[in-house]
Parts: sequence; C-alpha cells; structure tokens
Amino acid sequence: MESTNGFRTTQSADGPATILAIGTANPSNVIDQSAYPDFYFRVTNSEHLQDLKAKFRRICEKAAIKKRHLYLTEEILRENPSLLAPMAPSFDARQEIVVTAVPELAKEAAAKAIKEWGRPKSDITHLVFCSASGVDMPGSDLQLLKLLGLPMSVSRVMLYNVGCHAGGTALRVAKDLAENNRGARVLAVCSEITVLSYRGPDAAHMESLIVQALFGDGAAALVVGADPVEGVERPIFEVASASQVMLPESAEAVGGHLREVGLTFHLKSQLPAIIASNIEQSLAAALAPLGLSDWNQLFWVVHPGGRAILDQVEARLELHKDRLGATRHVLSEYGNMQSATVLFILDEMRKRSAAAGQATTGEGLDWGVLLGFGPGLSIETVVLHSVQI
Ligand SMILES: CC(C)(COP(=O)(O)OP(=O)(O)OC[C@H]1O[C@@H](n2cnc3c(N)ncnc32)[C@H](O)[C@@H]1OP(=O)(O)O)[C@@H](O)C(=O)NCCC(=O)NCCSC(=O)CC(=O)O
Repeated sequence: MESTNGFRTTQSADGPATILAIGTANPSNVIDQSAYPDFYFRVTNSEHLQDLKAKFRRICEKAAIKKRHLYLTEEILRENPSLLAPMAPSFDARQEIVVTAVPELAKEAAAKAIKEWGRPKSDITHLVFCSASGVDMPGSDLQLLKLLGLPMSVSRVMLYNVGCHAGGTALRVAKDLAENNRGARVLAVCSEITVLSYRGPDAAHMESLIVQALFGDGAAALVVGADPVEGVERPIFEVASASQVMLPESAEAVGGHLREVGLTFHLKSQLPAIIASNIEQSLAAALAPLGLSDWNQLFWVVHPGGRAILDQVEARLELHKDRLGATRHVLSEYGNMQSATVLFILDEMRKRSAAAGQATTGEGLDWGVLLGFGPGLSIETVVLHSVQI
C-alpha cells in the first residue's frame, strides 16, 4: 500500500500558527461598579438584606473593577422575574435569551476580526466556538456561521461549558488546526453572557455573590493561520506552544453546575492561593524548552478571575507592577468575561504597545505567555512570540 507520508507533509503548514486579527464586542448596557450594589439589591427586591448588601459592597469595592457590560438590563430582568430570585427554576427563561444573544454578540466580534484580517470571509476554513453561557443543538457555532454568511463547508468545533480557561483552549485548538491544515484560516470565538448565572442575593450562596460582583459580558474573536500571505495578512502574535495541565487535589476549587436554576458556580476562597502555588511549575514546563526562565522578560496575559488571583500570581512570580498592566486594565474596564477575557487582553496588549511606540506587539518584549484558569482546576499555558510593529 502506498504511504500517506508525502500527502501528510504537503497537508501541514510550514510555519507556526499566527494571530492575524482580533475583534471584540460587548453589550451596550454598561454598569458602574460603585453604583451596582444599590442597583442589584433594588432590582432583585432584596433591600431588606442589609448585611448581605454591605458584604456585596465590600466585594465590589475590592474587585478592582470600574465598570462592566451586562446584557441584562432592568427592563429584561423585570420581564423575567425568575432570574431575580436566588434559586427559582428558571432554565427555560435563561436559555430563551442566550441561544440568540450569544451568537449575536459573537457575530459583532467576529465581523470586526474578519474586517481587520482583510481577506474575504469565504476564506475562513474552520471555526472554534467557546461559550459557558447556555447550550443548544445545533449550537452557537452554526448560528454564527449563518449570521456571518460563512460557507457551510467551514469545519466547526463547539466547546460548550469548558469554563474560564476556554480562551486558552480555543487558541490551542486553533493553533493545531492552522498548523495541520495547510492554508487553513481558523476563526476562534469566545462569547459569554452571564444570563445563566445571574440571580438575586442569598446568604446561603456566598459564592454566587462573588459571581454577581465580578462577571461581565463580552465576546472576542481571532483569525488564526500559518504562513501569512505577504502584503495581505499582518500577524499580531505567533503562537509558539499551547498546553494544558490539571492541578492535583483542586477538583472543588472552581466549578459550575447547570441545573433548573441556571448555572451555579462554586469558588473556593483558597482558589487564588492554589493557582499561585502551582503556577511556576506549569510555566517552567512550557517555557524551559524555549530557554525562558526570567518572568520579567515576558509579556503577560493572565485570566483575571478576580483581583486576588492577579495579586497572588504577581507576588509569587515577583513580577514588576507594569507586567500585568494590560490584564488589570481589562479587568477594570470589563470584569471577568470568562473565556473571552484573555482575548480582550491580547487586543489591549497589542494596542497599548503600538500607542506607546514600543518596538513589538508585546510591550517591546519578544516572548510572552497567556494563562487561562478554570474548572479542573485546569491551567492553559500559551506561549506567544510578538512581532515588530
Ligand atoms: C472577591 C475578591 C475581589 C475580594 O477581595 P479580597 O479577597 O482582597 O477581600 P476580602 O478578603 O476582604 O473579601 C471580601 C469578602 O468576600 C468574601 N469572599 C472572598 N472570596 C470568597 C469566596 N470564594 N466565597 C465566598 N466569599 C468570599 C470574604 O470572606 C470577604 O467577606 P467579609 O467582607 O464579610 O469578610 C477576591 O477575593 C478575589 O479576587 N477572589 C477570587 C475570585 C474568584 O474565585 N474568581 C474566579 C472566578 S471563576 C473563573 O474565573 C474561572 C471559571 O469560572 O471557569
């Protein structure tokens, strides 16, 4: 039988996957974090829970978030009272909203990415879609294809309910698709709308209070491809490697459960410490093969699950204060947008690098790392190489 090796070689790309474009989108409804405790307790008819409100205010104040975008306006909440109770059966009402809103927000982000990319949308060959905001069959991936008018021959991967590390997962999958399919152009999209986990305050569910204070809505899209077409495509970052590890004895640290009441999160207060005490090991595994061990010589894109996670990672790695500047800016402007957040930070990173007149898209540095954290506890580590501006 004739060997398939020759065929396989011509099927693979020559160079590494590169990020060719980034687009982001948020719902137009913006909430001011300092005013949010009043809004949240009023709209959920919980003003009588004064102690809980004081605690919620303390959490909001310590979150290092200025504002967030939320799809749920007061009007939509009034139309859907089951979302206001702490634990009312409400799955259908939530699903009704997200099956339409998640692909629509994704479309806005993807259209911007495709525009920046500069090639016809019919040249997209693959789609990777991530969301922890509801489920459906066929999924948001097919809805997005239709909304964008992409060819029905696009090969799709739908990643539902992976968690906050899924931005890294999407990039890891996109990298493999781009490098193993010569000429492939992969649209990788994360779209998150917190309708499944929105609920009123309840002293029996303190972890939900954290979610209500930190999570925001957003979608981000990348176009990923290897061997950029000269003069047409302009890479923003090269993707050098992508890997995932599951931390031992961390199964209960963070997770989510989809039930009649929507999506409930559990977040152990030790989560920031668990991440920080394991981070060096995963970084060393990913970066040693490249001869990189000076963390301050890297640019950083770190999932801002919460301010305390960033503080502890920064302290453990002894990072200079400005290293997490792009990450903290995105947390401050948008909150924790789950899987989409790290892609927003990539966008912020390249934009602030250009605005500051830096030599590279990675704040003047050559190498960088993107970290995603989520249920498992799983860590995604993506090593990036910047390009000259
Ligand atoms: C929430 C914070 C900003 C609060 O800041 P500080 O820790 O500095 O302040 P603090 O210790 O005074 O905490 C404020 C109040 O919140 C309470 N508190 C803190 N963490 C809590 C938790 N996990 N569950 C329940 N309550 C908690 C404290 O007891 C305190 O109550 P009192 O004031 O009454 O004493 C921070 O703890 C943080 O960033 N935590 C990480 C949040 C997190 O788990 N994110 C992951 C999201 S999931 C994710 O990103 C991945 C995924 O979903 O897949």
